[in-house]
Amino acid sequence: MTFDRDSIRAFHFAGCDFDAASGVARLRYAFDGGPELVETITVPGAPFALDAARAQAAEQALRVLHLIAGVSYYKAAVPEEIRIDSYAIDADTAAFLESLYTNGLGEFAYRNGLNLHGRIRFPADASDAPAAPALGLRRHALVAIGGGKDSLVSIEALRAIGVDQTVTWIGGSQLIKACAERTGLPTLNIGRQLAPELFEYNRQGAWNGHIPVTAINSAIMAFAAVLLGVDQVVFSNERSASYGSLIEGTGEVNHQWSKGWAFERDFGAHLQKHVAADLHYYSLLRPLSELAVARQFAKSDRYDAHFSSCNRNFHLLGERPANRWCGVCPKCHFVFLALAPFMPKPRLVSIFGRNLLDDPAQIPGYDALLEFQDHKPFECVGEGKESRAAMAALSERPEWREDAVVERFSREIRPQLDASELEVAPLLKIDDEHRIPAALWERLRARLAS
Ligand SMILES: CC(=O)N[C@H]1[C@@H](OP(=O)(O)OP(=O)(O)OC[C@H]2O[C@@H](n3ccc(=O)[nH]c3=O)[C@H](O)[C@@H]2O)O[C@H](CO)[C@@H](O)[C@@H]1O[C@H](C)C(=O)N[C@@H](C)C(=O)N[C@@H](CCC(=O)O)C(=O)O
Ligand SMILES: Nc1ncnc2c1ncn2[C@@H]1O[C@H](COP(=O)(O)OP(=O)(O)OP(=O)(O)O)[C@@H](O)[C@H]1O
Repeated sequence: MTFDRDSIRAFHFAGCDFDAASGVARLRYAFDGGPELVETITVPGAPFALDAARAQAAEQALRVLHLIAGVSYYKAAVPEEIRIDSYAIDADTAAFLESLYTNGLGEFAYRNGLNLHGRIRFPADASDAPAAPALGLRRHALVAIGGGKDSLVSIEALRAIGVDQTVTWIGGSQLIKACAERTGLPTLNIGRQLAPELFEYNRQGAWNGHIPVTAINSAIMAFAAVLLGVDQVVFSNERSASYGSLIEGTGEVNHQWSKGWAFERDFGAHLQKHVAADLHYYSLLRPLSELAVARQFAKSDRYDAHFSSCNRNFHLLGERPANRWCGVCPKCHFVFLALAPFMPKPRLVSIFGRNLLDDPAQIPGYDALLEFQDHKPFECVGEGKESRAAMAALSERPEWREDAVVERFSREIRPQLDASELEVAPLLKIDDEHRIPAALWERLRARLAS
């Protein structure tokens, strides 16, 4: 079938089903009357024996996943109409999805010159759903691991306060597997196969661009939590993720919107209302800035030879960097800079295999992070004020201040900045806006503040 994005009128949520005997969920979508696009999710641990209440909650969680994962396919044509063929949703669910699709596709829309505001409408044909009951879920955390520093900080914090956890990841990344194994904790690897037709549609000119992948991973893990009967889904999205890039003439566009607080708050509440009252979705790092997370990570060298925050490791198709850090992307730039104030220099250079701050070719990349004559890159990097404070701290350290990027910062950029805004300490403050269960928070707070 040829794919002509401009002639497509409607996107269909065709249906979803789950086979408890094999652990395979199928999420089905279609454009107009075209062939079905089927994404599959495979949860290990089958067969699943679910009582009536848990089976009902699993069906609800599956629908939430179906509705959220549809964003990968919807974006290919962005048609005017959205149809849900095999079940109905209420107004509350429709509003949640409209916000997720509009904001989560913000970077996609900006880069493609599309205006999605007011365009994405989910049909709300059901009356308000009654509140979901508590299922008596067992106290246990499924903790998402992404191979980078953030989730490893969460895993070690939960370990330190004695919370039972299963380190969980989606997809076939060998790098994530190695980090998960390095934790020495129980692991769970959930399979995910996108509908193969999507890649063919991309070749034929489908709209393409960034999607809110953390929302999809969150929904997959919430579904798995219900199947496994556990009460916590833990992510590691820091406070800084709530702030996007400020684009002149456009306003704020947040690459990592689904890592931000607005998504966490709305998704967590949605699960408790529509799936199970005792299912807790939270980000353990929400009270922390990127610099505070980096400071925590630097305390142990357990993962130095295994982790990477460089997204080039995680392509479904194509090449990966040879030594885990490409060294030229915004995430490599930022993570090197964020760790530098908290780690001995030889350790950091050995992790990356080079000193990114002593390479003049990296100056434009660092200018973007500093929001100097450029906007913050579309990547999961800290706020401009964090990069400026980290660079200012390094400019005062004998071991760093003569390195090319740092020296140029001291000479050209620092004199234009307000010195009172270059302190690292205020950026390490712990916030109170989070969804961490109260029973854990006091112990966690003490650990994260130390
Ligand atoms: C690895 C990566 O950064 N990929 C982004 C890249 O995609 P690319 O085409 O270069 O390669 P693939 O990832 O192999 O994807 C192939 C196509 O499939 C589409 N797709 C993929 C996953 C999915 O869930 N739905 C999909 O539709 C994708 O659009 C490709 O056409 O560029 C894309 C366009 O900008 C990005 O969308 C790809 O990002 C991935 C979805 C991804 O997993 N990225 C994470 C590494 C990532 O960015 N994580 C952020 C969290 C941001 C958030 O939650 O919004 C972070 O922590 O940095
Ligand atoms: N493949 C995956 N499966 C499950 N969770 C994932 C996956 N990739 C990322 N995540 C989770 O999504 C959230 C955002 O990812 P992010 O890349 O910011 O975290 P990270 O990999 O732990 O750290 P870093 O910011 O250093 O890359 C984290 O909670 C991470 O654990």
